Amino acid sequence: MTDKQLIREAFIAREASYAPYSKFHVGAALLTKKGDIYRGCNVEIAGQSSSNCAERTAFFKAISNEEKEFEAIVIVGGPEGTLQNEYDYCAPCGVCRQVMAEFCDLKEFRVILARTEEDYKVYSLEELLPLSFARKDITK
Ligand SMILES: O=c1ccn([C@H]2C[C@H](O)[C@@H](CO)O2)c(=O)[nH]1
Ligand SMILES: [Zn+2]
Repeated sequence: MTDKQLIREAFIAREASYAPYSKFHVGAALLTKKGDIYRGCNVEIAGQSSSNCAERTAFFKAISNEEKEFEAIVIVGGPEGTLQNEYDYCAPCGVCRQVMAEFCDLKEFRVILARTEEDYKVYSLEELLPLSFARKDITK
């Protein structure tokens, strides 16, 4: 699985975005260590606190399927109607970073923010969530 293929999956995931309130459409593609891909989109609910980000949708689908080991996630997002490369990199919110820290290795897990299949940036989870509080701090 190449980064490029995973980015393509994230753009497909974005097509399912349900975002009637923000009209900001996000897609994520989560790659497991086994090589499976879980797609996720953002889902908005009128009572806004019930909404879910694309990244968490992908993680919760994977966890529900008994997946426990993750390699990377691609995130793509932008206002409805925008195509690849018309919008900036879409970074994960704080809640999603915390969810990633629950299930992923801080140094090894790759978070890929893509604008197109060629234009993307790669971060470690540690870079995005420094000084984290996670499982490791509770279960020594
Ligand atoms: O990384 C991000 C950033 C935002 N959103 C969603 C949440 C909300 O539905 C919309 C606007 O914030 O975009 C995501 O799914 N992932
Ligand atoms: Zn989020």
